[in-house]
Amino acid sequence: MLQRIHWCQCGQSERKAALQRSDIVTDPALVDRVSQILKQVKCEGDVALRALTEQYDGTLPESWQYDSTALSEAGERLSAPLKQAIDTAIKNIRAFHQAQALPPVSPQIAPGIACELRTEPLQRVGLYVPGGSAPLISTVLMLALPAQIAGCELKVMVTPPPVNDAILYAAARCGIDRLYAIGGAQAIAALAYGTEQVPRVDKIFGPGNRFVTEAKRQVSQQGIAIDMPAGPSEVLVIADELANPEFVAADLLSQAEHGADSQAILVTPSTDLADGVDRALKRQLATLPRAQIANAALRQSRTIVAQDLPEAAAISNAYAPEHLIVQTRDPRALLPVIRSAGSIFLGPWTPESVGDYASGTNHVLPTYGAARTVSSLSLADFQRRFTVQELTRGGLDALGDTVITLAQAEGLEGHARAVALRLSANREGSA
Ligand SMILES: NC(=O)c1ccc[n+]([C@@H]2O[C@H](COP(=O)([O-])OP(=O)(O)OC[C@H]3O[C@@H](n4cnc5c(N)ncnc54)[C@H](O)[C@@H]3O)[C@@H](O)[C@H]2O)c1
Ligand SMILES: N[C@H](CO)Cc1c[nH]c[nH+]1
Ligand SMILES: [Zn+2]
Repeated sequence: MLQRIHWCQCGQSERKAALQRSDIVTDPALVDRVSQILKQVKCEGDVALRALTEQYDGTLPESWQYDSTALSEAGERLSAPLKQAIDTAIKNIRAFHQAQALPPVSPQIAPGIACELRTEPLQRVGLYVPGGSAPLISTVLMLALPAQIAGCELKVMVTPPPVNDAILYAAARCGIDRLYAIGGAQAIAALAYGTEQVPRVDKIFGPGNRFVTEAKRQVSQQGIAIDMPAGPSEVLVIADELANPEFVAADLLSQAEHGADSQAILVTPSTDLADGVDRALKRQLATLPRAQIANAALRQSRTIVAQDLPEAAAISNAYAPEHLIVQTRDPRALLPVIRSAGSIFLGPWTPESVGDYASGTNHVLPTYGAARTVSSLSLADFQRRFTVQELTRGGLDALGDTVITLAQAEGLEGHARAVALRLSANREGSA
């Protein structure tokens, strides 16, 4: 079912190929198309938004803008169980993100020297919620809740039309100020440059397909802040012979069903487990509504047979998956050697789906191997940190000579003088 690779039999180039995923930056047609869309929106504003929406998403609805009053009305049309599920997810995600608020940092450095690290919310944030192949209600929560907890003044959400009531309800519950029914690269352009109707924002957040992710990459080179490259979903499962093949197959399929460009990788030292997972995949695919999409994703997925679990961990580190699931005898034992993964799910009772929806962690995660250096979305992404300091006369008197010595060692006499003249004034004053 999954293409199988035996790691120990592979040369350097085969190993590299086994861990390859599609890369947006290496597709010149994508780069060109997105660049044209950005230019079109920059020059023509809302006229371009209407034309591009018609081209890619169908007609732009008459009411493509929702203010907070329009958002709050959507709840009346939603079923009670769905509202309840959204509310439970909100409670857990809010709890995890509220706990990330840092206490003020103001250590006593030395007598008369006060240094502080302060944070303040970003003011205007743009939040992209994917909607091309499935309306990602959960992404509304993952973006809007940390923005709300941080205290961002203006929270603008965009998502492709048609926008369903659950998205609107979730947006209202998380304090979204305005929502626009636009998607793709054109929505990113609207947030980056502003149009007659859509306000320009300071930073753009959110996952999306290759068009969205490439648009974020391009606007980030034009001075607009973005969160991270959060493209097509990826999962890597490390499993040993004790893992339940049905669970492993279900976890692989849960990410494969996101899109034909998703990737699901199994790394295992057990060929018996790999055989069992293949059989389970076949069985489960037969009844999966999105089997066609999942099948396409599985065609660019694989099983890698490793010698042992340390080698499996090393393979995972080299791939740097968005999601890593560990289903082994002692999953926590592997944690210290995991170097790069966006989010880690330990044990048989932690399907990746719980993190996607409701356990509390954020599902906006780095893809394309960016997990090597980029973190999962958190409260800090919606804040700006800055330092404050104040020295007393005595504090400067004590530190001044150190600064003068260092400044002169760098050949920066101006810096040294800014201190020296105060020391003289201070010492003359006290003489
Ligand atoms: N990494 C993460 O944190 C994370 C989280 C959630 C979802 N995702 C991923 O987000 C993606 C969502 O993708 P999606 O397609 O469902 O929704 P999307 O909203 O990202 O993209 C849909 C938009 O793409 C544009 N588009 C489609 N075809 C186009 C074309 N040929 N030319 C120009 N523009 C075009 C359209 O304007 C459409 O509105 C999935 O791959 C999913 O795996 C990732
Ligand atoms: N797995 C996705 C992140 O790659 C997030 C998601 C939303 N809904 C379902 N799944
Ligand atoms: Zn998912």
